[in-house]
This record gives sequence, C-alpha cells and structure tokens, in this order.
Amino acid sequence: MTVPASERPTACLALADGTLFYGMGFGATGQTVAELCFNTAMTGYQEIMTDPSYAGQVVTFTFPHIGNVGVNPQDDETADPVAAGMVVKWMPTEPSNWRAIQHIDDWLTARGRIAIGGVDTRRLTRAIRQSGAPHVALAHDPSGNLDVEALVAAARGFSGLEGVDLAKEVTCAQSYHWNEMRWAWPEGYTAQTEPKHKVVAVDYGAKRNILRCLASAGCDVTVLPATATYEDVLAHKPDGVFLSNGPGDPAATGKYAVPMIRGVLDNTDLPVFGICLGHQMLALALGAQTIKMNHGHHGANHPVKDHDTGKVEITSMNHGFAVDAQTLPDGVVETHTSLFDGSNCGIRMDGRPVWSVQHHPEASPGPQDSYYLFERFAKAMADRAA
Ligand SMILES: NC(=O)CC[C@H](N)C(=O)O
Repeated sequence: MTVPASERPTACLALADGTLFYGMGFGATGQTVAELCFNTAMTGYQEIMTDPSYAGQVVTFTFPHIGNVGVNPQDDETADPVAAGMVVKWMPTEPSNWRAIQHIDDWLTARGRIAIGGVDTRRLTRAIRQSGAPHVALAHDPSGNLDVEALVAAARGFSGLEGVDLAKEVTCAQSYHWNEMRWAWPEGYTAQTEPKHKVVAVDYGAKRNILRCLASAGCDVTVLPATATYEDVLAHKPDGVFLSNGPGDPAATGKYAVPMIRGVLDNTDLPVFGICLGHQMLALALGAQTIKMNHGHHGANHPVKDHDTGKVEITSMNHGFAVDAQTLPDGVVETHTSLFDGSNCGIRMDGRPVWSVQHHPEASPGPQDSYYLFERFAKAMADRAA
C-alpha cells in the first residue's frame, strides 16, 4: 500500500542502538545529534527548552500536551532555546493562553530547533530508564526523505557529554548587573525592596529566575562569565558568591572553576551558595568527585530530604551528573539526599556559611518548597556584616 504523502513521517529520532522513532516534524528542519533525556514536569516546557543546562541534550517530555499554551517573551530562561531539540507525544495544538504571542512551531523554527511529535514517549522513556541516556540523532525533513541509516550512524558518532565543558558555550560574554525581581513570591515571603548584599554570581549557564530570586532576597547581583578568576570575583568586593547551574560535565568545567572557588574559600570568609552545576563545582573544590548518572533527574516533583530538619521538600531537578557522597571529605556534611535514589542533593562546609544544592530552589518550573535557601543566603551575608 502506498502511504499518502501527507501521512508520511517527516521526522525521525534514531537511537545509537539502532531503535527508530518516526513522527511528524515541527520547528526547524535539518538534523541534530545530542544526548537524550526525559523530563516529567507537567508545566514549563518553554523554561525547560531555554534552560542553558540542557545544552547538548534533546528533551523528551513525558507529559503529552506540550505547546498548548504557546510561548511568550517572559518565560524564557535565556535569550534562545538551548536544548538541542524536543520530542513530544501529541503534535502541539493552537495556543490557548492569554500570555501566548507565538505558536511553539514558529518559535522553534525561528530559533533553529528541531522537534518531533507523534512519538510513543512512554516507550522511549522506558528505554532511557533501562539503558541510560542514549546518544541520538533527530532529523526533520518536510518531504519525508529520511536517511535513517545515516541518522543511526550520526547518533553513533556523537561522543556524548562526558568530559565536555559546555558552560563556556552558554555563559555571558561580559559581566552585567541584574536587578529584576520575581513577579510573584511563594506564600509567606515578600520582596526585599532595598538591595542590601553585593553578590557576584558566576554564570555557568544561569537561569534568569535564579537571578530574580537572588534580587528578590535583597541581593545586588553582578553576573560574571564562567571563566572569572578569584581576583575578578574579589575585585567586585562582594558580600557573597553565588555559583550558577549550567550544562555539561562538571569535571570539565571544574578545571577552571575549582581554582576560583578555592581562592574564595582559602582567602575569605564569604558566604558561598551554589545550585546544580554550582553545587557540583563547590563539591569538586572541596575535594569530592562527580559521577555520571544512568538517566539523571529531570522533573518538577522530586522529593529531597533535608537532614537538618528532617523535612521533605518537593523540588525541581535537572541534572545528569551527581556528587558522589562517598567522596565527601571530612569537614563537609551531606545536608540533602534524593528520596528517589538516595543520591546526594546538598552539602555544607562544617562551621562555615558555604553550601550548595543539586535541586533548583528557584523552581522554574516547579514547587517552591526550597525557596528558603535564597533567604538563608541573604541571612548569612547579613550575619557576616553584623
Ligand atoms: N542544571 C544543571 O546545572 C546541570 C548540571 C550538570 N550539567 C548535570 O547535568 O548534572
């Protein structure tokens, strides 16, 4: 039987093991290679696609209705989508939301990102869980001319994210000042109207909502490029140092981040706070090691236990590497662990206001349980000044 041209697949996702997922393409045309991860969040596809930590990764969404509220200028976590591509179950419908200014199809096209719809994302997610985050090639050709053998070969040719420093690709070119606050606060919190604490935020691929949360907690934020040295940081006379999230292999970025952090730790008593890649950078600087996870954590409902309080926080997560808790040296305390798999989610230097978490307290998207960490950072700077 001849398949009518209109029903022929126009896109294909090829896994390096040769598994093929056909579907209908949207967004840009062409081909891309990346690591594939699944994200289980039910909201926030625009924030996910623009999270710089997704550089080098194609994201498959387990939530089936992606694109249905369109896209808007406010929800971008950075200027352009950073994820390499997207895989969804249902083709996006016409946007239905008062904030939408664009269809996700046009948004992706304008930004050169390929997407595929009509994929059995449950089967794909099971494959990722079983075999680990695969290397993939994703192609979109409206004429349906898909050379799948070449696609599998391209997926096999991808060398992966291990050993790759992607922070330098997504960091800012120059330092800048940030003062925009959050638009809404979690229950029980109010914005600090006067910035009280000078914070240097080192940008390994920072999400805008992290910077907004810092500003909302009373920080006057100067953002510095990832390769900033200890001297660059200190030249701003900060009251505290923040280490951002970011893509790629922490061990690779650590080559230049660790000496900077060591300089701060060895020569000052400044409070230091890190999130995600920033957490991994701090752990490396303290002498611990990071490991690649099987399929990582990417979602907005991950339970994390705070060992100090015994409380469980529901958190937003996006990481494929983790700090190996077995390698934490004396004087470094494990403060948080994942209740999904027991992996490390937080550390603190004994007796010093220096700590970091693997999850995302800015929760963009996600629950707000961990927002207190921004306030804790502000309090540590206030205590030091007192
Ligand atoms: N969101 C992040 O900062 C991710 C950190 C690191 N690239 C990882 O995958 O583990």
